[in-house]
Amino acid sequence: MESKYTLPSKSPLKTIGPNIRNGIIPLKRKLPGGENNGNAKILKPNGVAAPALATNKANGHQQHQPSPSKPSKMQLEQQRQALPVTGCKKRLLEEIHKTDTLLIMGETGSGKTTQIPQFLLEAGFGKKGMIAVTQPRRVSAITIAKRVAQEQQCQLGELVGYTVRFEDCTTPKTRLRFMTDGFLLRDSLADSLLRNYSVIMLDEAHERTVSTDVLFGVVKMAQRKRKLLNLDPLKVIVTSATMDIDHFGQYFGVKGMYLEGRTHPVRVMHAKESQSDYLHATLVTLFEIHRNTPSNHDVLIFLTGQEEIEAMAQQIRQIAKTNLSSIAGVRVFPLYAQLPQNKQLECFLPAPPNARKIVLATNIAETSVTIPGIRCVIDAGFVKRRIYSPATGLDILRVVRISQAQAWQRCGRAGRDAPGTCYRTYTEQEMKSFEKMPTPEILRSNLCSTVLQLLALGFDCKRFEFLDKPPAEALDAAYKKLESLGAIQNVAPKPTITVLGRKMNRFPIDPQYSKLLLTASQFGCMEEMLSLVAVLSSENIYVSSVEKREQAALAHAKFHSKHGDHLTLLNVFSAFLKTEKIKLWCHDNFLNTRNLSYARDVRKQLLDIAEHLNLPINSCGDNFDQVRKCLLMGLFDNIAELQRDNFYLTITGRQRAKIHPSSVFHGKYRPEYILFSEIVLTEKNFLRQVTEISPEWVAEVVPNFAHLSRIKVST
Ligand SMILES: Nc1ncnc2c1ncn2[C@@H]1O[C@H](COP(=O)(O)OP(=O)(O)OP(=O)(O)O)[C@@H](O)[C@H]1O
Repeated sequence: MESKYTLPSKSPLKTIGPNIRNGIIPLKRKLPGGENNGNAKILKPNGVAAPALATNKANGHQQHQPSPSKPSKMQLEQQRQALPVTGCKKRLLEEIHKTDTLLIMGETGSGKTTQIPQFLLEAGFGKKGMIAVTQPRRVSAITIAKRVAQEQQCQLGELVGYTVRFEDCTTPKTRLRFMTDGFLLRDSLADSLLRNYSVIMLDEAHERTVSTDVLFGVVKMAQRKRKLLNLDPLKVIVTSATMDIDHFGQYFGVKGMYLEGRTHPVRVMHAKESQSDYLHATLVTLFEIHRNTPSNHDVLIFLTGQEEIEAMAQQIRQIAKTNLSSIAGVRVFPLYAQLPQNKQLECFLPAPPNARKIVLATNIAETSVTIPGIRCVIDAGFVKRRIYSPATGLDILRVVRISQAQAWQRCGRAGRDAPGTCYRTYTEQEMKSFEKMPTPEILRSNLCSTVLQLLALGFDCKRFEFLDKPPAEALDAAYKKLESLGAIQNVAPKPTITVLGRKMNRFPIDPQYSKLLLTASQFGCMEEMLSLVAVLSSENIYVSSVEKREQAALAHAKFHSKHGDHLTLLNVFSAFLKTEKIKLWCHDNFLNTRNLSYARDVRKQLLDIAEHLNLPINSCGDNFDQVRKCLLMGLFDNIAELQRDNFYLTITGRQRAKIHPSSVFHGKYRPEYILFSEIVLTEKNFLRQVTEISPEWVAEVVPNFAHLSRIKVST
């Protein structure tokens, strides 16, 4: 049968932009043995092995298969030595000593994330403060910290640790701390000079998350101030395989460095013809791989979201069950943000012998992570992107084409521990039409948290030194929203943060939810609101079961509140907190133990902050109307009114939507007015987590909003 793939001829670096290598100091790899043989080259993804591979072959690494047991100290050391970055260690450290800011580009898998922090540690940079390494996502911060702790032969949390929101795995001994960019940003609120740190490495800079973009400005400012105050300098290292180095170079006023060399080659295959159904094309490709490659070549497939992933996982498992099928002997692992953390980490374990691991992931696995065993990547070329509309104040979720940079990042997930292949279910011609870089998040996000955090740091967002300035419309919308929450006073000559706003910033959650906590005691429902916000901050607490759908629905129905989803969540969580044998109880009730336990930990932390702020910790008992009224204090923009055609119309933004099928109201009762946690605008618009409210409450609780809104109040 003819393969529908053809080999491309493009180099990833050329696709990023013609000026990509302007002003870059190439760092040639020093091969073991001393002299630089000058052979190191950028891998061309046309199946030709990079010269660097020869070294790996010599070290026996090309043949390396992930061993099911833990790698030995010697194996780890050999792997470290074989990484291209290791050959540049001396030069790199010289540069770091010479300059305060360094931009480093290097191929995916060359060792930037795992090795550079260790070079710094070994060179003594951890003595005058911690070495911080930021990641755009929790899963990468955790898995990389684990790997580096293993390489350093230490317990995770001692010399090497990690901190992500609501989870701190560090001790006073920690010198190398991996963290999410969001955490470092919060940390800067406590100390804008970031004195706990001697070096900050902002990794995966191309991802351009809002937090990383804000951190660029924050670290620049901290560097300047530390210099003025004669404090120890703050070293800043920005790393990526696919960043726009000219743009970054201009912003930081430095030249970039390019680390040459790649560990293992990745062959890239494109679909010969355009595919009308990328899911079908992906499955067919998987079958081809399964038929034609050894079973220990694991496969990573990039899809767009939870539903798509679960549907395909189900499909593959079902096909695999039929003994006659050609796809027997596979283990399927989903990987997406809403999945509980322990489930996310399962795919990082080796597959059982003779079984092929198939990981179905969203873009969460696109950068930074190494999933051991992956030799093949199937890239469907799409991503689900959240886009904020300042005009409506709503987020829209859209499935869109990935950027070229993302395509190369995805490709880089193969060839981490052996040579690999990337199958693109789109044509080479189609790829040329993809945008070069994804639009930075800051240009398409709700900026409320950012504006508030920066104001707390003393910066007005409108004057802040951004790498790319966010749209004025989005900034205005954020200032307006924060003003309506009472977090800021937006008066000339510049906006100021209020006492309430400062308190809101103490909670590591969205301002509208911190407002709920700061006003709950006035409604006498602090205990309840702490629980509710904690559950809302954690991932899905319900377990859905395809085989036992009815049983699960019956179990969940026991907790239903006639008032809606928020109080139902509260019922579940309150029952959980009173339970002793939580595992058994969660199992019987189709609830997720891990996520509920996480919510319990979050609640503790929120309670700590609330006590610190001297907020009265009171309870409303059974008077749940107080909880519903209090919800209005933060979510007053999220009210919708029932229309004659059974759709709802949001009061702010005037969007038509239906109640999400997961709601307790779905298919049953339609209240006239509801308050929702979130509206998701896709092909179908859905309101998620809804609670019935009485229109009279709006005037009582948020009179300013009632005045502006069009809610009909019968008096
Ligand atoms: N958790 C892990 N398990 C096994 N091997 C790993 C792990 N993490 C890293 N490695 C090995 O170390 C190599 C370097 O990984 P590292 O994340 O440092 O590269 P990188 O240059 O930062 O890549 P990227 O730009 O894709 O983030 C990988 O190619 C892989 O061989």
